[in-house]
Amino acid sequence: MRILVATAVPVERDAVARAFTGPAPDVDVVAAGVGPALAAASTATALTRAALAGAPYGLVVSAGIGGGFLPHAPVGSLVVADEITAADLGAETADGFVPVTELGFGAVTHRPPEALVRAAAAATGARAGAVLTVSTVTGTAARAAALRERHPTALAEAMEGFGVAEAAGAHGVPVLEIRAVSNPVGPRDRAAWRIGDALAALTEGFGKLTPVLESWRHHDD
Ligand SMILES: O=C(O)c1cccc(C(=O)CC[C@H]2O[C@@H](n3cnc4c(=O)[nH]cnc43)[C@H](O)[C@@H]2O)c1
Repeated sequence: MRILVATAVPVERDAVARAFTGPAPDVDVVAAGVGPALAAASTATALTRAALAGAPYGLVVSAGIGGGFLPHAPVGSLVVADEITAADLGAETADGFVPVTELGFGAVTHRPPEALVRAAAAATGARAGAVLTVSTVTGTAARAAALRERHPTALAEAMEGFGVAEAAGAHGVPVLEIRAVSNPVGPRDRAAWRIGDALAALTEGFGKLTPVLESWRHHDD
């Protein structure tokens, strides 16, 4: 089974690719762009190309760095999504945020296969929980608290997972999301982002994930 790993930027792509040194599963790692729209377009293009070439992907993984909700997901830790949720896809009303699903449209959540999430978490030491997809990086304590209140199981936020998952869903391919925490979700302090530590955690995590991806080939969960 072929696997597509979609990161946002080239440094994340290279951090993932560094994990596949020895005999690796049949994995392509691409930098699909920042934000849900470009991530969805790039992922859908890669999936379509592979299908037309007669070598379709059987799993898509959204991967990269992300913000972690403290104290549950500290900087340097790994999070695997048991739920990939678009946290700002909806309407602001006088009574608060309303997701598009309550307006009668589309979807706001994709759920990766449970057995794969369990296996990935066990192999890598990642915590499993919701990973939120946002178009705007959270920059205040109030916004972080509002997100956690709306999504009590949220461990992390990033900007691509839902877009990647929408593309995978359109192709009938399962999706997984793994994030290495580079910064806390909360008041903006860009200088404090530990991007190097998070990229190292991403490489280590994918090294431990390789046997899980290998065995997932034979799985039909
Ligand atoms: O400095 C900024 O304000 C800023 C605004 C937009 C994007 C960035 C990035 O560096 C994006 C890189 C990549 O990192 C993921 N990421 C990392 N931490 C977070 C976060 O706390 N909230 C959301 N996304 C985060 C994201 O997936 C981006 O692709 C910087």
